[in-house]
Amino acid sequence: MERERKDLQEALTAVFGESDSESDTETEVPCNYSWKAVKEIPGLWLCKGFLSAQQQEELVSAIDSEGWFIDSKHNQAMRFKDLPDWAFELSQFIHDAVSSYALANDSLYLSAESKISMSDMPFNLNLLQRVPLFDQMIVNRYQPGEGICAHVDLLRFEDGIAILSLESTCVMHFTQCMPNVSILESELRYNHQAGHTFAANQKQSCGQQEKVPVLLEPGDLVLLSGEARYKWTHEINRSEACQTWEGELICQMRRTSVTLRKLTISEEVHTS
Ligand SMILES: O=C(O)CCC(=O)C(=O)O
Ligand SMILES: [Fe+2]
Repeated sequence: MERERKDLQEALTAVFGESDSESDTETEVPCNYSWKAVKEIPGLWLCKGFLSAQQQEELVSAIDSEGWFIDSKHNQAMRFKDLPDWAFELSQFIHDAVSSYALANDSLYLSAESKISMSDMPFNLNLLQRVPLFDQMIVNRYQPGEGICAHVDLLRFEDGIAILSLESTCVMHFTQCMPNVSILESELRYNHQAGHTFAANQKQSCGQQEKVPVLLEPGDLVLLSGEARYKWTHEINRSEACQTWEGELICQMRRTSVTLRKLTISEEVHTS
């Protein structure tokens, strides 16, 4: 068993680097986050308190400084390849947080046959090794009442998606897709104040399925891979009735989210 443990440590170190090197300790920021796997949905991980209140404030000001949302008509910004510095740092921080989790829980990854099993990691080793981890970003800004319809992210993006939630608490619902029906992201935004409703095909394909609610507070990070990314839709329905948690209505504020993804190789060619 010791031998396998050593092999595993070497594999993790090869991917993540030395965790206790001097340079790491010098730059270390104290972290108060905690990782949680959403048990009903394989591949869905939540990192509670991923960003501190101060980090959230700095990130929202960096986003505001981009000037994307000065005109209130604009509620979404997309970037490909050259991400702003703050998004690059965010990617790095995600990578480091998953790596730390893996290193701290390495015994979990030894399966019965002493083979390295990565199913208990927020992202598996293949995802963590890819460079860059993310090269596409969407920032969404939602006013109270605005949300996003049930969808599976487009297949032009690889597995391994991160969503950071800022400014308002909300409930994101996940629904298992029916076999052979795909609901890919398209025209997704809906606005309860403006009376828009769900994407037409949503009811037909997911209406009968039970929804799994996940509470996202400001500073929380969601990671989707495998089944959670391909076989479950996610949505945020900000009609009042859908935004309750433990029987209480959630007070809706303006909400900003940052989604980070990686384009598939064929899409990289098209966008270059
Ligand atoms: O705003 C969110 O939290 C979700 C965004 C999302 O699902 C997407 O951009 O595909
Ligand atoms: Fe999405």
